[in-house]
Amino acid sequence: MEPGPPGSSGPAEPGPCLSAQRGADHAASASLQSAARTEPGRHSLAVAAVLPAGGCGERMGVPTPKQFCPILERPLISYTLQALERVCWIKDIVVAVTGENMEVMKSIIQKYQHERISLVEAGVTRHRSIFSGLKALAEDQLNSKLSKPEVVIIHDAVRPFVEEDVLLKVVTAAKEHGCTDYDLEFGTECLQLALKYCRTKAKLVEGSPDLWKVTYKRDLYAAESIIKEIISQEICVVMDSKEDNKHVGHLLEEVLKSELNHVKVTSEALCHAGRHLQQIILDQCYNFVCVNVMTSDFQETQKLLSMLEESNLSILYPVVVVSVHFLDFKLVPPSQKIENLMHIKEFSKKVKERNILLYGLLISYPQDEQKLQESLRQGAIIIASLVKERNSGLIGQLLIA
Ligand SMILES: Nc1ccn([C@@H]2O[C@H](COP(=O)(O)OP(=O)(O)OP(=O)(O)O)[C@@H](O)[C@H]2O)c(=O)n1
Ligand SMILES: O=P(O)(O)OC[C@@H](O)[C@@H](O)[C@@H](O)CO
Repeated sequence: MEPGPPGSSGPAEPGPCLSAQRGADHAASASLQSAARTEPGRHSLAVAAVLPAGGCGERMGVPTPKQFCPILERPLISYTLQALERVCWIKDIVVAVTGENMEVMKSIIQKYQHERISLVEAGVTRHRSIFSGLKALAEDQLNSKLSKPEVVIIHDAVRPFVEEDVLLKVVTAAKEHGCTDYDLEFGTECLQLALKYCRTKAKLVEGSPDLWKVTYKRDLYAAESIIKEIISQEICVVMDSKEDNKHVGHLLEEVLKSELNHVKVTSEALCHAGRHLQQIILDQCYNFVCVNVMTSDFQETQKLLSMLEESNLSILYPVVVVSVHFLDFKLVPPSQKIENLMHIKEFSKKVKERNILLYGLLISYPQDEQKLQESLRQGAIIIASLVKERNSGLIGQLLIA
């Protein structure tokens, strides 16, 4: 946390906001927003953030600077930007990147539709990069779109899991508190510099375990696992309104519920212009199972894919769609249907371009109730692993339960 430049003006409130949110974090963020709403004695405050992102990530040991390393095919820095962007009371986000990475950064901002971002040239050390960001916020340029803040949050571009509550605590403390000897004794080098050169007092605020920094290669794997877990919390079973489909769809829903204890499993019909389904997509469910009974065509799955493509849900995270086909292998030998099902390869290639991972799953649909339960269980296990792993190498494959 650093002091903002003098002469700040213009209201920006840490607190309630109604802007649309993207990402899997909307529920947590909504509760934080309501906490902020009820917080007593809150002041209007102009807040900006500076993200130092000019390092080369030597300890990571790969040629790409770690802030640009992909996690689920999206650069790490985009997750950090998303985390700050969803905090609507942060008015401007200034990112310091090296000249050679300026174009890469611009294309990331464009591709992932980041907003309120300004770029400045990084310096040779982290502190110089931060200084460069602060200067941009302090400058009085006629055509500058940046407004002068009272408080500036300094946040490493390689700490992707920062939450709104800790930012609110830090900003509030920066506004309200001075510094104690204790804070300085146990503070970081940033605090000491702030006191030494700006005579600005600092206050330490307890962070959360999520604030860790991606430093080594193993941290990238950890970050990927955390992100996968966040987006695998809900699966929606989609079926059409035919009685047989609904019956089998609900059976699958029940088995998924019992196999996946911590996952919310919902079901929705694909008919009636799919109003409820639209809502589920808007609420950022990233996993769908499309139920087809005794058919090997993809009409229903294609309807679902079109809805997903129109929604832009997959801009930030890969969306998993499993096209499930229940076939009675005794009545209909799989070979008869397989030719049609092979089209899944083409569909999956096409939708992969939109970050949708499409898989096929054949579930045996025997007359015997007990055998059906067993194949449903097998199917649920496969679905669970597809959702959990999000393996793009397996798209377009027909798996058999
Ligand atoms: N000249 C620099 C050096 C670092 N940073 C940024 O400061 C943050 C924290 O620094 P650190 O983890 O040390 O990053 P690197 O310097 O890239 O890593 P390493 O020390 O392993 O080279 C990172 O977001 C990094 O991009 C920066 O903006 N400008
Ligand atoms: O180089 P290290 O990984 O030890 O730590 C870097 C941190 O000190 C730095 O990123 C700031 O957060 C601290 O003010």
